[in-house]
Amino acid sequence: MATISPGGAYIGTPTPFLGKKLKPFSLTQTISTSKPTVNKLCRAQAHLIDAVHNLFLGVGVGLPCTVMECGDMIYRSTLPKSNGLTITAPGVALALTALSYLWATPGVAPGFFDMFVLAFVERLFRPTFRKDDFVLGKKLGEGSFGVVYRASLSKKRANDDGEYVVKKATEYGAVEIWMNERVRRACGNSCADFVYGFLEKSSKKGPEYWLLWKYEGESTLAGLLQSKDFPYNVETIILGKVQDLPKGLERENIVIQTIMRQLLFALDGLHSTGIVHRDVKPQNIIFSEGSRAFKIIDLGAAADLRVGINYIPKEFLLDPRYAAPEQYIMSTQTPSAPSAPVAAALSPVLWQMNLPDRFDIYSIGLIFLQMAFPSLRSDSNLIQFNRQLKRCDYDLTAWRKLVEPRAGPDLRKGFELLDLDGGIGWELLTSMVRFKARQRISAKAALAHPYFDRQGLLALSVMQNMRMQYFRATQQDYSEAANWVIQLMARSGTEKDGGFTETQLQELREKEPRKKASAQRNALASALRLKRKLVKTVAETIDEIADGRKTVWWNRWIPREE
Ligand SMILES: Nc1ncnc2c1ncn2[C@@H]1O[C@H](COP(=O)(O)OP(=O)(O)OP(=O)(O)O)[C@@H](O)[C@H]1O
Repeated sequence: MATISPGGAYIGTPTPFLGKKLKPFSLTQTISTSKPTVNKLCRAQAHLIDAVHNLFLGVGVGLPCTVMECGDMIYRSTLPKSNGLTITAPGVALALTALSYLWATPGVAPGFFDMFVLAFVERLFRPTFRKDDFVLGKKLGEGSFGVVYRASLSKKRANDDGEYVVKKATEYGAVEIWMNERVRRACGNSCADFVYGFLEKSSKKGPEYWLLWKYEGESTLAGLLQSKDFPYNVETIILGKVQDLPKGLERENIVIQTIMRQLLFALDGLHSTGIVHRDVKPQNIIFSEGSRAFKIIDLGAAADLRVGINYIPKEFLLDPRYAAPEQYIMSTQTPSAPSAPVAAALSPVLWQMNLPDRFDIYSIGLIFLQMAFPSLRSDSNLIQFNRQLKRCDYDLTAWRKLVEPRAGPDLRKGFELLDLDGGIGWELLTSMVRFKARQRISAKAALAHPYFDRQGLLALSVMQNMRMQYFRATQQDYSEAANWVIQLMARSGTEKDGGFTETQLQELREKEPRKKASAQRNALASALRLKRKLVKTVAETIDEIADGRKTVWWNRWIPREE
């Protein structure tokens, strides 16, 4: 209970808080006591201060003297010694909430540890390289922003077989070095083994970024998919032996399952650390001969949503063959990433609001589709499929109804493969290839899908069946319910009373696919568009670097060759 002393001093006496009697305390505050109404006000104010004080004391948050129960300066020496931290239920709940926020994807706390501890330690111990350490060999690829070579060391080093890949990149190489270093620390097995990156200024063409990876092998998933022998050509390299099964759907299914599991595993690693690749396609998946697994390459278009690097909401980077219909990984209403510490603090909220990882999931779904349907492995057929799917409002079941009655042997084979084990493969596929990002499964949830239980649906245990039911329940379309809630909110929303107005809500609603496709684009036009977008996005990123807005967050980590 709080009282006002004749002199206007406010004295707080202990009040029970959650059944616990708290130690006495006092606060001195000058309050006029001349009028009764003012007295009432003062008492109310005193109650309020009392309650707030007790709340903070209860949850263990406050100034040292209140928390440590040390009383007035005058009487402090007479008080019993503090018995340490008081653990209360609200305190524990608050702490748990704070911890789960800090550890929620993309991980604010692990991010700080990574940036301020791991990155520094790594810099002390990692081997460094210079341009002269390498002899460049065969050209492996050339993209819009760099050339990739196979390379070997000019002088052998201990414990080094000397097989490398070097990418000489333009300005955007800085972003790619940042992403590769982040990945190496957070989920090294997801991507090709990154060794080192530096800025080389002595080149005649101007400054160039050199990126070094271990040479993983010569096969990309794109190359393997083009072989008539797929998936048997992958079977031996991935499983290490030929399966004791006759050639047929069941055997092919096992190989495809293994590839899918590896791809989802790699993607889950990236997403868990807040990186969205944005350019997942068979050309960017390499088979690592050393670890007998598929790994992701080419992080040049990736966005690090933990600190907002390479993330520009109104721009997108995409290969039209594999891109999700939303084109943007974040809502265009989301503001451009603020400074890195602020972006990091807000990242769990933005991640949950936008679920940007589902952009990559759509691309993986299309790769799954290509593995199952031989006829969709060529570029032209994939582009045609994309058009058909768009006409079906991105509903795979509707597409199936459209094409199955007049399907050729290749298409029928795909449906049969996905229908094995009670259609569990088809179910996984349809949970990845969906119009709305929010309804797509995450990489982690996909890995737990019964499709990956070796024996299939029929052999599922009771527990697994329950998990399956749970999975199906969580895959329901709840957008109608969400719309209903939005409607309710709309009714109460006016300019005067607050809440959301109709116009504001309109922006919140997800846009449905347009029924009619716009003018049909051919593959060349799409490729040109992609290139233009890439150039524009990189230009914007470079502008940001030039502005000095983001330089600190990646450029300063990159060693320079003077
Ligand atoms: N670690 C690696 N090990 C073996 N080969 C690699 C490795 N990294 C890249 N490659 C090869 O180099 C090619 C080009 O690599 P990457 O996609 O990263 O470059 P890029 O400049 O972005 O090219 P593009 O724009 O054509 O994708 C790949 O298709 C792959 O064949």
